[in-house]
Amino acid sequence: MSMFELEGLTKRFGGLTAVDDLSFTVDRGEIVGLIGPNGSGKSTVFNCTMGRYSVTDGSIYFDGEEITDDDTHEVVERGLSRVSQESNPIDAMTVAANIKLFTLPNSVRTMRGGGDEETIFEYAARVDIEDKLHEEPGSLPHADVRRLEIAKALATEPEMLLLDEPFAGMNQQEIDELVTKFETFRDEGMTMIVVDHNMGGLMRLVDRVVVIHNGVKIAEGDPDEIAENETVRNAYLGSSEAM
Ligand SMILES: Nc1ncnc2c1ncn2[C@@H]1O[C@H](COP(=O)(O)OP(=O)(O)OP(=O)(O)O)[C@@H](O)[C@H]1O
Repeated sequence: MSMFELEGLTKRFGGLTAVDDLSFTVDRGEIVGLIGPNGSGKSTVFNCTMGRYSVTDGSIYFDGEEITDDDTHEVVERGLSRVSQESNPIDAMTVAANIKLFTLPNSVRTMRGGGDEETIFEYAARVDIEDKLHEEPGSLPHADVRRLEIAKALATEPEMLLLDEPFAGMNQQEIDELVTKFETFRDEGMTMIVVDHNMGGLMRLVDRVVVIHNGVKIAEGDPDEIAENETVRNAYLGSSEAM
């Protein structure tokens, strides 16, 4: 049985169909890349999954149960967490306090309630910001703010992570380090969907790629197959973005 499944997911905004009858599955422990040119519907898939957008048609399943149109907190409590494209830490609070906030509402999974110092240290250490716990996010470099967003997601104790453009704004060394982190997460049993515009950071990381264009799935396969796929190449050429 798949860990995650979209079955005919459709999302319309008025006359615009942002996601059109999209189906794919993700197995437990798999890393799937969801790619497509600008505006192809990638973030909308995540927003529907996390209960931020209501679904127009179709179904979403996680761990064998339907989660279509569940509230965000219900989805998180089931073990799904998302790292958004935008970072939104609370600048007036320390890194530790920002992480701690995310251990509170979903602590039913851990029964720890509130996350003690040691627990918060562990979440931070998983993305190498354990020495920044007493700093405020505004004083951190971009890559550390992004790492904080991942630590916040980890603090909800997810079984599956949705990562929206995790490599954006990072230099090559930072991307390489993050790829290694995600590989460690996978070795520990985490399932992931990673969204990106291009194949760059994803190529080495993902087991499988789903490509969408104008909300429609145009290809699915391993990274090598996708890199060679004519339809995918044409979709990117048409959007003037590099693959
Ligand atoms: N809340 C919304 N209201 C109206 N239209 C929206 C909304 N959210 C997304 N859209 C539209 O849906 C389409 C898909 O957008 P989406 O952000 O999902 O694409 P994307 O693949 O994530 O793009 P990008 O790579 O630029 O982040 C776009 O045409 C976008 O303008």
